[in-house]
Amino acid sequence: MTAVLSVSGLSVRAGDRELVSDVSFSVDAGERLGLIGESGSGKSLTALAVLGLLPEGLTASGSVRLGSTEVIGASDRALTRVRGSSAAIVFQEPLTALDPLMRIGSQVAAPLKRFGSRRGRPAVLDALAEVKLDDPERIARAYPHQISGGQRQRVAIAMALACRPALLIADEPTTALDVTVQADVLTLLDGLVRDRGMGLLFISHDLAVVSKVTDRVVVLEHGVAVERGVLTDLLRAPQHPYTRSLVAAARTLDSALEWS
Ligand SMILES: Nc1ncnc2c1ncn2[C@@H]1O[C@H](COP(=O)(O)OP(=O)(O)OP(=O)(O)O)[C@@H](O)[C@H]1O
Repeated sequence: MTAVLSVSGLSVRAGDRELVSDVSFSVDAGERLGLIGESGSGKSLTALAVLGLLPEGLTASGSVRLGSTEVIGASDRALTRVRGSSAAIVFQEPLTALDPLMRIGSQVAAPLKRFGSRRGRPAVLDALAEVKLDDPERIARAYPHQISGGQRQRVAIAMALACRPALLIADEPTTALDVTVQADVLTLLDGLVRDRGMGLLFISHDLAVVSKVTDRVVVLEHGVAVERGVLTDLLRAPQHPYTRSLVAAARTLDSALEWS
């Protein structure tokens, strides 16, 4: 199996502060890996480092390979080539991916065109239908503020998929949505990843959410990967105290919900 993403000894620093320390993991084609940890544990910085998108003032060391490209130290030109086709990202807040002043249809058309589709409007409608948006015609004509949060996240997913990425990175993609919409978006992601044989790096602070879409997880605490393994093993017998506290918290919530 070929790895679509291979991260080895990744560290991220802000001056002499180490925010991510010596993290390693890989994702094969068709595989789903969860990156879990509480707020501030370094999940988003890891995702940004994978795409060569760290903000000014932060530096990465170690190795990040997207397909056959080494991301750390790569030129902007090389990074532009791999972003989109080797890996695409969906963020927590879909509005970050959308221009408020442009109709949805034109926004979805842009990446489709950049990645070679010559089919114009029918391709846009197909892309919107593929993320199970009802009435793609209406959505294509709408501006971002005229559709719901769940619909916007589906549009952001359609845009990420337009480039046919080998790896999809989903950074807390359902955290901003309410619970029923969350479940629908997770089901959608699950199906799309399976149908396309993509790799998925799914980032969340929520073990219950991660357990719905991934098979393996890496647990991050203060920028350090403290535990990793098959999700079912980790839920049954967490080894690290931090993982134990995550599992216990998820179980408490679960039983409270069942009880109510
Ligand atoms: N641009 C920056 N400069 C300095 N420190 C930063 C910067 N961005 C993030 N950090 C710090 O790095 C650490 C990891 O941040 P990161 O955003 O990766 O956490 P996270 O696990 O994704 O959290 P959340 O779930 O809240 O998004 C935090 O302590 C954060 O304050």
